[in-house]
Amino acid sequence: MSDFNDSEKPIGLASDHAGFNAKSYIIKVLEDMGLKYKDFGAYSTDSTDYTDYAHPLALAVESGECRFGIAMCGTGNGINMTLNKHQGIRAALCWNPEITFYARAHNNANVLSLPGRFLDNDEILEILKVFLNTPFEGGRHERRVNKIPCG
Ligand SMILES: O=C(CO)[C@H](O)[C@H](O)COP(=O)(O)O
Repeated sequence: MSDFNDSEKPIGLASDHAGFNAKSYIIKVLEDMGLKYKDFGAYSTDSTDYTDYAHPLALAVESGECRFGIAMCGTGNGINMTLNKHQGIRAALCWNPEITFYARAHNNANVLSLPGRFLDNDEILEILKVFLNTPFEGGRHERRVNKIPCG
């Protein structure tokens, strides 16, 4: 299982064509911050299917290969739905810093999902900074998070 704060491990990235530009911006930000990442695709704006990149990212976070993930498609919903089919994934669709804060503090989200077609770079940067810097509060939230997996 992944350790969110283990900076020796890469941050996993995934998008479809509609999230490619947002992912490219995030790669630049992570490089500027000196953070390791692994990009699971897509690698262009050519039309493709978010599922093909979401599943490899989810497996990498579940296995601990990546410490957490950042994923985006046009609305964020398709890639978020796909990621959350994996038992060890808590992917949170976030569109502003406040939602993002609670995704980490209350939900211990291990994937940040973004609506690439609905955020500009300044908004993405603010969301990313909150996601990176907000610890899980634990306590009552840990009890609830532990009850999320089914089957
Ligand atoms: O947001 C998405 C899924 O939730 C996809 O990015 C979106 O549906 C892609 O649309 P199109 O094929 O028309 O570019």
